[in-house]
Amino acid sequence: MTALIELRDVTIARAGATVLSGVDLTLERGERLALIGPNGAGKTTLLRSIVGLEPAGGGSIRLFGEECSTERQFRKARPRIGFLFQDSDDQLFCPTVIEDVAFGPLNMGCTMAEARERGIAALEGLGIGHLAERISHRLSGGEKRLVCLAGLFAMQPDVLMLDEPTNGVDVDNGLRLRQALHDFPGAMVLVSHDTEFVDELATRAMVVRRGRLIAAEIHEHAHVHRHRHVHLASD
Ligand SMILES: Nc1ncnc2c1ncn2[C@@H]1O[C@H](COP(=O)(O)OP(=O)(O)OP(=O)(O)O)[C@@H](O)[C@H]1O
Repeated sequence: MTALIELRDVTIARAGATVLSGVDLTLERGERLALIGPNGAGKTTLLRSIVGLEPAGGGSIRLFGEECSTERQFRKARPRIGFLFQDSDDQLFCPTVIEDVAFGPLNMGCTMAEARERGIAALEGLGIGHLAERISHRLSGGEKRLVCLAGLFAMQPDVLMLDEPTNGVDVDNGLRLRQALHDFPGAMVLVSHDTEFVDELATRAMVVRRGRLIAAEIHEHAHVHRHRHVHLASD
């Protein structure tokens, strides 16, 4: 079956410096791939390159089976990929929450009524329906995070790419966020320093370290209670 995302021998530079090289990455249907690694390792940069926001210096990027190297090719694939930016303020740009979450569906050709309906359903699914008429830029950090995520759900993408989704989210909202991600039927690439969250959600993990992307293993241990850990292959 065709992979949703396939990178082969990709090199990525930022401000003239090579951040990552020799990147091979495949995301198949149903996978929830975690990218972990220290600050500044290049996780965000890699996500941005996958959707063409940061140009790859070499190698091949295929999205949904199509080779992507030009902006036109990436633009065709982007509506199928919901990208949660690390900074919510980069994502919210409409005056009100409902306008923000309806923007994606509207842009994809839904009528205003359909777009609002999808937006409301996404907000309610995350337990934040009450925020619909609020002014986006006056929300708290955690509320903004959830509104951004609702905007992605409203687009019903095939793939979610989430950069630190739990950042600033409190326990109760975090539980709803986790449940919503568990229930999401598509695939996802997940960047997070929240190890508990990664252990719970990811089906596979890779580590970005010293300019390379390497496979990690997720082990399941049976102690007094059952839980899973991400380990580097070399651990
Ligand atoms: N806009 C930019 N211009 C130039 N260099 C940048 C820019 N953004 C990030 N970088 C550099 O690219 C490298 C990778 O940064 P990136 O944000 O991808 O790391 P990260 O693994 O996501 O880190 P974190 O865990 O802190 O979010 C870092 O050295 C960073 O300083």
